[in-house]
Amino acid sequence: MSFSSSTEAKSSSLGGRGLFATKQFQGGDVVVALDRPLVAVLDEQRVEDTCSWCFSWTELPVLSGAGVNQALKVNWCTGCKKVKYCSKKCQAQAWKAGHKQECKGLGAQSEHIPNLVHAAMQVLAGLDSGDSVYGEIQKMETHRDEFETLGPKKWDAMQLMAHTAVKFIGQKDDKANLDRAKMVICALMCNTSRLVTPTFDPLGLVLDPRTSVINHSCSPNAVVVFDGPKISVRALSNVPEGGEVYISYIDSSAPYGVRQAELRDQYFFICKCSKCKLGSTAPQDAFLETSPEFAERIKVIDGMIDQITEDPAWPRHILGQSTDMKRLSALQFYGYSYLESPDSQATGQTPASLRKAITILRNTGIWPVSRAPMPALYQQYAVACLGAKKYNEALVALIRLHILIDPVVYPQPHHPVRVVHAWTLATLTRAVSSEQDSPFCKALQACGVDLPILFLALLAEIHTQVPKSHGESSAFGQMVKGAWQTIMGPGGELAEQYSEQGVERPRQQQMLAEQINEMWPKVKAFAVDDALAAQIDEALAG
Ligand SMILES: C[S@@+](CC[C@H](N)C(=O)[O-])C[C@H]1O[C@@H](n2cnc3c(N)ncnc32)[C@H](O)[C@@H]1O
Repeated sequence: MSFSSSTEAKSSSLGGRGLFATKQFQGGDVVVALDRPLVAVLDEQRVEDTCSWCFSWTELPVLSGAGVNQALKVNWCTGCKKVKYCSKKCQAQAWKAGHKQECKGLGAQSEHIPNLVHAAMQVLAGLDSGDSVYGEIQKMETHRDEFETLGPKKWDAMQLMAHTAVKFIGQKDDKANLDRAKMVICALMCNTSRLVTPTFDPLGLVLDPRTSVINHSCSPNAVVVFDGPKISVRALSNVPEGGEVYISYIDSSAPYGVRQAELRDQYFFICKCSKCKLGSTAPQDAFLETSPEFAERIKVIDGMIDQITEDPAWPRHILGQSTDMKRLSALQFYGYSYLESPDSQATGQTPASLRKAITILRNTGIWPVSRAPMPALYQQYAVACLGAKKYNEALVALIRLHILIDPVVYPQPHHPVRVVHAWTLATLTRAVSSEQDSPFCKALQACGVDLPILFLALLAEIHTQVPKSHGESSAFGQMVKGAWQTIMGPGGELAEQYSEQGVERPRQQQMLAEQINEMWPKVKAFAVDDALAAQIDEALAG
């Protein structure tokens, strides 16, 4: 089966089907491009402020932006009052594509319909329409037998969802329809992915056979990027002609045991990718050399170990049976318990609690900043700080993320997540640098971190990478281009600033490059040096 002119879906050595390249792709090339996924539903939190057809989001998340159009108004579908659209055009397209089949059923419900049920309604309506792309969904892995063996509680809940979808879409609840709906629910459970903005803010869930056919690897060679309703799968590294395309279904920076458990529990397979073949000896699972104080430092966890080992998620964290390894396992579990995940016992997402988790792991003296769960803790800490308007703290965390973590977790400089993190850092750097005389800016300056130059360095980096990460014509690409022209373009802010200092245009670019080259080593030193960070912490506390 050919899904595009340069790929084909065929049998994979991993079992089932996979997507294969029929020509060679280089890092940054578009492997698959879709104008819109076949099935897409918004999260309950996004229904009121997002167009259900083009996914234009009208709320501005902190420091994000691409795909957000605050000037836009979204209005309820007058029929069901369950979905909103930003224009008559979007409404008409949605109606034609399938909303006409679901509108009555959605409208009859007083509450928000769970995403999976709503998505199943769209698939069932699509299957009835006879459109051959929907037919492809019936070829997907469903793991129905495995779902049935998960126990009556889980399977009963899935059967109930199937039954509800059949009822809400107005089909007869006979055995044939119910069986088909159960297949659809199973397919959705192990094939949907998150619908996100170009800057990875969550919006809902999607299913499309043309992307769901892609198998998983913990060292993926491709990544999925959204641009409003458009989806592209972009190569991260070289994919040879005939080679299989892999994306990562999970956080592939997680330790071996956590990755294996997630893939087994959610997707029913044992991952045998190149990284998993190394087991827990892979570099990302390693700790730093122990120091003489190490044994004392990791005793902090002792009081909590008994409580932790009662948790069903404990086995995936076990790193070894010696006392020290048991303590490290418990610390890993403890760090994870601070992250948002369905099976974590989230103990809070405030900047203070996340910071505490980071500090405890860091104080072991052997926990690399790029070893899980540190990267996720840093990301969530930065997000929590931004939400709490603690911009200076967020800036320090994002500098560490940019310098120490992202190059390890996302090795390709054009990895879209890495580029988006850089964009967030750049935007924040510019905002914070507007208060040059604040004690925080002065403390950073004393460490050699010149915020206006840092901003320009990041903007230059993002501008170079965006054609490969998101594409120049995408909303994110256009936003970056706009910023670049306003600041770096002829007659832009920078040119004006240099002209005021008497520096002529030919020398301006060279001068900027020199300033950037001089600054980077200082920013790197700042990011690695805990003493400098402590100095900043003091300034922040003051
Ligand atoms: C989104 S689908 C991918 C397409 C699937 N192979 C098919 O034929 O429909 C996810 C399912 O594919 C299989 N799969 C994906 N990646 C795999 C891997 N690395 N090793 C083994 N099975 C994998 C698992 O059965 C998983 O539940």
